[in-house]
Amino acid sequence: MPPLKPTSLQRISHSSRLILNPNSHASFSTSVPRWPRLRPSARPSRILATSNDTHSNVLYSTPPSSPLAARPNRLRRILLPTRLPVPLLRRVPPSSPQNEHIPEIIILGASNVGKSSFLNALVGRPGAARVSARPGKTTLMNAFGLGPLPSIPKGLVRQGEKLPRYSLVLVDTPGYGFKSQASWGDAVWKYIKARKMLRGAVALLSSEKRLMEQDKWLLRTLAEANTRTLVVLTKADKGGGSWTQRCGDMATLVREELRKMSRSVGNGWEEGSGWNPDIHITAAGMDNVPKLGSGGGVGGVRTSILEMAGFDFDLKEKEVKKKDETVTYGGPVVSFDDIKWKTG
Ligand SMILES: Nc1nc2c(ncn2[C@@H]2O[C@H](COP(=O)(O)OP(=O)(O)OP(=O)(O)O)[C@@H](O)[C@H]2O)c(=O)[nH]1
Ligand SMILES: [Mg+2]
Repeated sequence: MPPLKPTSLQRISHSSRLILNPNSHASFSTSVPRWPRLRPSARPSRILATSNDTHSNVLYSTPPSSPLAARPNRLRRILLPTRLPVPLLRRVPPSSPQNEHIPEIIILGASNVGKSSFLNALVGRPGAARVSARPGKTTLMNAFGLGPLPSIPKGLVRQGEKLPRYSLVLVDTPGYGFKSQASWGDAVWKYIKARKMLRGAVALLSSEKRLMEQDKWLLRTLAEANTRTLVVLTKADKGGGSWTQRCGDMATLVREELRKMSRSVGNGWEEGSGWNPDIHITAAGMDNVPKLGSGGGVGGVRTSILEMAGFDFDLKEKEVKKKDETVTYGGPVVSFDDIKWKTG
């Protein structure tokens, strides 16, 4: 990441509006995906996920029925970090505190790919972010604070500084493509470029579609910004045929793309350090996928996200046993309440 200016935290409420600049950043308004607009609600779908196909390095997370995954996460709607060098919001209090401590993870993807559903599954609150079958539902970046009160090493806290009440921030975003607006992309892009505490991006791709040019553009943008990236496929339950085959093929294709991008940007955004070679697969109907049995979860995805955010967690005693009859993910699972700040 380039050196970043400290930026303010600002509340983004549903009444807030991004300032729309029709002539926004050239890279958004021309060959680039438009970013979306939204309309409300449908019942949020569950995102499940799960299992670890060790051969293809495709991960599926653990079932929510796991006692670990079922642990309630603390979730708070929080002040949203979005004041950027160029003002993106109007009608927001200018005096909001800066975020200098809390890691932020941004969730990105095309409109309707399932970003808000994914966030809801991740935090275990179906209604946290609004979901709709109609593309363009989410029109603002919405941030959610998670986890316990952080114990920040003393030396890092300035005198009189207001301490955060959560350990991690997840940011839901409007999508690109159908029903999107270029200016939303502009806002998101500025966030990626400028946000001091951004620790990584989750790029959602729909497994029922081909890898779109716009998706490649997103991945390339993250590569060029040198933002750590975790790719997650959604909608594994849609699209027909064998979902393991279909998703596995797509994961392979995505990995090839990512490798190509690593080579072409040449800025250190490499497999492992820049992008996570594990590609997680999720599906809001995965409990109906026979091979996975009933239920599903996002334990594995959550663990990858927490790693990307830079948290320490000791999960040795929390390993979920791999069951023979399924391909359920057998790695560690962590609740957001387990996150601990690195002390070193
Ligand atoms: N079958 C299936 N449907 C899903 C899955 N994830 C989300 N959906 C559905 O896809 C639609 C869009 O979901 P959202 O979570 O609103 O998608 P989004 O990416 O936030 O959309 P925008 O905010 O419009 O960009 C909703 O009808 C969800 O129920 C999935 O994994 N499988
Ligand atoms: Mg949304």
